[in-house]
Amino acid sequence: MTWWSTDDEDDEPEFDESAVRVRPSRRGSRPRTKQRPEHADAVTGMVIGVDRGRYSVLLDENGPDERVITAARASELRRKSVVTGDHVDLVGDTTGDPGTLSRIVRVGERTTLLRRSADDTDEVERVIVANADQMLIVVAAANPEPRIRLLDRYLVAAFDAGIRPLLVITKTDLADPAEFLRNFAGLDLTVFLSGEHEMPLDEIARVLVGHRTVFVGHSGVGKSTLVNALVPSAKRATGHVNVVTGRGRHTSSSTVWLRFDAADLPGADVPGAATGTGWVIDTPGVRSFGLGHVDRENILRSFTDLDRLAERCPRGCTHLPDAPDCAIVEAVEAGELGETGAARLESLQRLLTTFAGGGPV
Ligand SMILES: Nc1nc2c(ncn2[C@@H]2O[C@H](COP(=O)(O)OP(=O)(O)OP(=O)(O)O)[C@@H](O)[C@H]2O)c(=O)[nH]1
Ligand SMILES: [Zn+2]
Repeated sequence: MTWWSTDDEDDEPEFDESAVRVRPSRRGSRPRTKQRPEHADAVTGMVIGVDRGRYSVLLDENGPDERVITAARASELRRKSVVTGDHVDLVGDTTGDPGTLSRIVRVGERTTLLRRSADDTDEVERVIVANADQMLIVVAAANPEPRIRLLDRYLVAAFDAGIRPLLVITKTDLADPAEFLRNFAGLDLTVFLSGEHEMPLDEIARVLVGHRTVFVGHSGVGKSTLVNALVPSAKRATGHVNVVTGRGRHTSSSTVWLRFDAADLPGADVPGAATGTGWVIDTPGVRSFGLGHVDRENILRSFTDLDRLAERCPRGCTHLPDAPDCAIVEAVEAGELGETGAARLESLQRLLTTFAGGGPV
């Protein structure tokens, strides 16, 4: 089942070998002499765009020779996927001169991996972005109405990916989101309230600096309005190729990397205003967020305090209200987790029941 329209499926499914634990072959690895040279002269960059087998890679970020080059994947990578956000090693012509093509020979280990499946029963995953460390979820206070399950869905995707979620509630001029937000009181979630004439840009800037933040939100919630306010140059770049941001390119990638710079914001010259840069990763092509691939343990792990208690649970405990001798349920009932304990447990149980199917954690 999918939550909203699935009219976006323009991208190819990604089969990612790195997500699969492969047992070493009995016969051992091939002798080193048969392997290709180590490419000691390779340079490292970050993939910021993918378009039909061609990768836009940013080199020397913030350095004197910063440039975006075009690269192809070396055959030795076989079926290992390369996605935006990946740190890659390149050989060949890395000048970025027109007509040149470099070759990606290695993909660096990923710290996080944001994925989705076409729908909740589909275990084939598509990678949205690698190495993002924050997810900024945009939800409107009204028009469209906020939905608990929708926000749950984003939270689960973030927790599963190992990414810190942040929440911006837009259109607070139209409705008061307090009641909606009560459902998430137990979560460790930073919330920003934004209205038509009062966007908290400086506050949001502070959490963006030094991070790679992927923005997600249902159509019409005001995500573009927010992105354009935070990255004013993004607007100007539309319609022509802006090599640093990638915006304006025709690309089949679901993500657009925009460089955020607090200095571009109105009021940047006010003493004490936020300073620094980061990445805003917009997801215009992502309309559905299937969670068929989600690992229940990753959800529990995101609730650090509850996860710790789970060690005392009986084997195969579901941690749901009817679970016998669940250490988490008992601790919350005994008041050991303070006032927010019950709310946190409720959130955890809601996420586990809704998105992680049956079976023990
Ligand atoms: N009242 C009010 N309207 C807003 C606010 N933020 C955005 N809007 C309006 O909401 C509508 C949708 O905003 P967009 O920024 O286009 O929304 P989006 O999330 O990018 O939606 P898509 O472009 O469909 O992905 C526009 O008419 C905006 O002007 C807000 O804080 N208050
Ligand atoms: Zn338990």
